[in-house]
Amino acid sequence: MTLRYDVDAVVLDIEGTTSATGFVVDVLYPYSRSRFAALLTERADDPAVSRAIAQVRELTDTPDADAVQIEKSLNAWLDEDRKATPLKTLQGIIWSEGFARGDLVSHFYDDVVPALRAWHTAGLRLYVYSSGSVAAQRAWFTSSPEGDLLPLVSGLYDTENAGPKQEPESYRRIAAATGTEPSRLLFLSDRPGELDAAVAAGWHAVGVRRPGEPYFEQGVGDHAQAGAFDEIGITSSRSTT
Ligand SMILES: CSCCC(=O)C(=O)COP(=O)(O)O
Ligand SMILES: [Mg+2]
Repeated sequence: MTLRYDVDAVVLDIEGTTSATGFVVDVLYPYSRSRFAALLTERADDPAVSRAIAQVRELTDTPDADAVQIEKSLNAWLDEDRKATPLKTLQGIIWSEGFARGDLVSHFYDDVVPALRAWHTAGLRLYVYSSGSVAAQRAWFTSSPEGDLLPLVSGLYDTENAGPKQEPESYRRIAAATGTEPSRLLFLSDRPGELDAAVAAGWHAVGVRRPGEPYFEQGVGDHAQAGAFDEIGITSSRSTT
């Protein structure tokens, strides 16, 4: 069955929705884990690194934590897949450099890129809202197996510039930043708490349930659901293209 929406913009979650959690956990996480120590010791004066270090100290209530202790906290968050903002900032720095060097190529499920191209061609604006940092998102879309997909995307949002993904206020912030009425926005995500927050902000939302993903068994509650993007038909009756 195809779900049908008439909206102006689609906002995409990455992990579990456009892309496999397994790829993130098995490829990207080890890549960052093995590089935290060097980043924390050799580049602690970089403004983004030093801000993330301060945020780790605050979140762990350890104002004097040294690089070894900070690294331990980062690795513990990695082990539990906790989407802590400073972890995501530091991963974003490491990954974007890895993508730029050609060490990494991102992953998209087979149904995703054709759908993104079709929606873009139909005049829809596409945005990303992920716990992964904006730097990581940019690299992810730039270095895809199908080449540079970044031109398809009109804006990138993360927990720094929009706020936590399970809070309706974050979705209100994104709607305002994109200049789009909430009722003209469609959010695609694998996590029920994120879908709840988007709907509470007046958005449409579809739960993407892919076999093998962490939330597949649990389901997406009462939200509309799709197993792949080709089950979602989107038009934009207000589009001028
Ligand atoms: C390019 S972001 C890499 C994935 C990641 O680290 C992450 O936290 C994604 O979380 P999401 O909110 O997209 O489920
Ligand atoms: Mg997700």
